[in-house]
Amino acid sequence: MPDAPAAEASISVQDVSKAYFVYADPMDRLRQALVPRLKRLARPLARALGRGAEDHRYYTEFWALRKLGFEVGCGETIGVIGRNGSGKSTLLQILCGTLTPTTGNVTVRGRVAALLELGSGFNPEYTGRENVFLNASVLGLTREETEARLEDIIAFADIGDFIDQPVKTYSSGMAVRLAFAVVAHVDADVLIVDEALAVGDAYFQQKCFRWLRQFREQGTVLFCSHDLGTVMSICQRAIWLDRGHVRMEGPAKDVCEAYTAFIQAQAMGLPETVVRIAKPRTGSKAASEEAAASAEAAKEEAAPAAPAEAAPRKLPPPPEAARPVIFDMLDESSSYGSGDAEIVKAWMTAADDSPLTWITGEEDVAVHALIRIKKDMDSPIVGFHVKDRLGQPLLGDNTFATGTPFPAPLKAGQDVTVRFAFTLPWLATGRYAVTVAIASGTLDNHVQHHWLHDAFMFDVHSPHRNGVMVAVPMGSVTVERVAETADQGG
Ligand SMILES: Nc1ncnc2c1ncn2[C@@H]1O[C@H](COP(=O)(O)OP(=O)(O)OP(=O)(O)O)[C@@H](O)[C@H]1O
Repeated sequence: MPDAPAAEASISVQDVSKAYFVYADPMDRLRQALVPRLKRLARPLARALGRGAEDHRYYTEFWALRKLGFEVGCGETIGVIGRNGSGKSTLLQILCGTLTPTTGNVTVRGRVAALLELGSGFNPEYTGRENVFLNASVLGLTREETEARLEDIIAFADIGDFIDQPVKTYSSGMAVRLAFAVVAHVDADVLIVDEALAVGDAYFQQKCFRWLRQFREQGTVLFCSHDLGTVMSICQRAIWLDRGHVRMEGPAKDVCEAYTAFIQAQAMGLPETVVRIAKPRTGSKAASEEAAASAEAAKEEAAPAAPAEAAPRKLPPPPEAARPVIFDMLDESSSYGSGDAEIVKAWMTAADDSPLTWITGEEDVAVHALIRIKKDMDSPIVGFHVKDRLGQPLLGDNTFATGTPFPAPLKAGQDVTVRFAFTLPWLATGRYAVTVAIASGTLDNHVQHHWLHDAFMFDVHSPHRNGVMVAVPMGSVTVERVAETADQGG
């Protein structure tokens, strides 16, 4: 999984800035359109009278993007995240050519298809079928090419008879279905997706994501979303836009974690100085190489086994005493919080607190955290998450949800240990990271004191080759022949 763009960029954004003109009064727009022209006409007269015709602007400039620069390699999937108003849509529209940058250059190689807003590009008065032709021609398809694909497009959209109704009668979900169906059939090289997919129903979303995952194998995708889980799961890299600037660019997981930390700290009213944004993981080359190797191994091992080859379950090799299965990441991990408590250390052991030497899933384990209280505290909550290599939380719990009392009162200077004992599910082979956090308050309303991303990691070597993230013990599996009925035989 490349962290840097490939040699030939599919999208190149150089020093791009965009200013919108903001008019305080609607009449100012008219004044701005007319007055400078009139002044230009009157300039010879003004010169003859020895007067200067000074320019007056009836607008103020609002810079939505400032000196943006990044590249996206061919075949790369990049996420764009950021708060409302950070400039994401402006950037996407510039990439699609529907907006021109005020300064700077943008190059996009190949055929670009975009899913920006709901049904964007559709004429509401035309039927869905007419809009398919309209949209496909804008995306570079001839009428014959569109005709050849029409049935597939209509089948993909799956909106029934609405295809011959005007688009203005569509629900937002229907419009997005049709827009996606067209985009999926125009042989695009670059796909630009704004939040649009969030609109469809769950079934259609699954269909779109299946298609998107396939598209990524040969095309370039720029995916803009507030759904960080999806960004982490489909994007290799991400860009965090903040007030028109690139605030951070890097592996999707690191950028999303830093952004989450920032958003949560803001919600808690913490000054930015308290938020320690994720450090670049340059110091942990060995660990990241190992993680990459482990991820590759996971991919191979997680491939669904063909039913015919359903091999007997093999037990994993015996533990090698010298080989670590738990990796302390404390020096590497990023964190944020008020600082009123500190997670000094977090680790995992077998249920009897002995070291774990080999993990397959289904063993009884304990996650421990040693916490230093730095300020007297009411209602502390300690919790943990086990996350997969894409940063998606798979399991976890906290002391609030489990109703676990703390020794009271909790005073500054005290240390406490928290221990969560549970049975690990059967996880797919790969490396998992554990986040630990201490807050105080309730689940709905709390102050985060220390959120420690990836406090430690552990490797799982699963004996199960069923291609799923979490396996469960099967109660039973049965196969039965069903009696043939008369009309099935011949
Ligand atoms: N036509 C416009 N005229 C003036 N200001 C605009 C215009 N379009 C956008 N803006 C401003 O530019 C900034 C960036 O807007 P943009 O829509 O690109 O942000 P965004 O990150 O896509 O937001 P969201 O997540 O809410 O869609 C915002 O402050 C917005 O108010």
